[in-house]
Amino acid sequence: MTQRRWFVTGTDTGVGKTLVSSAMLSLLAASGLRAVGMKPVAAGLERVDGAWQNEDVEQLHAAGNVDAPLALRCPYLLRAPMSPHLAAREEGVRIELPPLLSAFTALSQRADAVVVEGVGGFCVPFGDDLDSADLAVALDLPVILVVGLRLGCLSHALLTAEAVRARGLVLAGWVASVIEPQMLSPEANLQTLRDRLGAPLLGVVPHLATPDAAGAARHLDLRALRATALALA
Ligand SMILES: Nc1ncnc2c1ncn2[C@@H]1O[C@H](COP(=O)(O)OP(=O)(O)OP(=O)(O)O)[C@@H](O)[C@H]1O
Ligand SMILES: C[C@H](N)[C@H](N)CCCCCC(=O)O
Ligand SMILES: [Mg+2]
Repeated sequence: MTQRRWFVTGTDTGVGKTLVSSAMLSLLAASGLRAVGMKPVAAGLERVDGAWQNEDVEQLHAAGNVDAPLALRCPYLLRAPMSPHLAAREEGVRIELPPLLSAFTALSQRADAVVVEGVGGFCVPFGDDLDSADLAVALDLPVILVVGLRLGCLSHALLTAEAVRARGLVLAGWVASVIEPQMLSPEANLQTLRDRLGAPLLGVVPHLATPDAAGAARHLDLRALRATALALA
């Protein structure tokens, strides 16, 4: 069976991981697959209609088509919008791998495709001896890198690719999201990344006036992911 499971990381926080993960989910769902998003660790709760919610968790849920319990889609839902190790410490919570892995396994059993959105950049700390990269390794998933196009993203993108590969993971593809439309020479920056990242470019999401999953999905082509999905099958 084809393994359609990916770990989506980014060059930083706020670069478009949720937008791209949601776009992927909407494409996967539109192709007839049962697609579900997972946000293993979310930091930042807001009160919406009297209930506490995390925006990423809600967006991923809306973009997929599997109605799994929240505890599987987001095993660690933390209040403060800060690094997870600090938000967890504030609440006396210890983030551990076993609950994350069992939630992923349970979600996988309910879906044909699982898109796991990381937190912030690739090496965000979860606790004294655990970080987001450890989770990607433990899940053993091909990684998709979202590059938020702005000055500074080249080094962040190349360092992330190096860190992914240093851990023995496959960089299955990357997506550029135009988060700063005033950036100088965007095309030359994109070409630099094309030349150096050594992984397929799955799409360039332009700066969208109303960023949403469907709008971003129009700029993605997931066909290049089939190679890794089949290789890992
Ligand atoms: N191409 C784009 N056009 C317009 N807005 C964008 C684009 N990409 C991202 N954004 C906006 O930038 C903000 C951050 O994007 P997003 O929430 O997807 O980032 P993230 O990497 O998931 O952040 P976090 O680390 O908090 O999970 C959002 O308001 C999103 O709508
Ligand atoms: C709150 C924010 N939106 C993310 N959920 C958490 C980002 C953590 C970044 C930590 C860091 O690298 O400094
Ligand atoms: Mg996000």
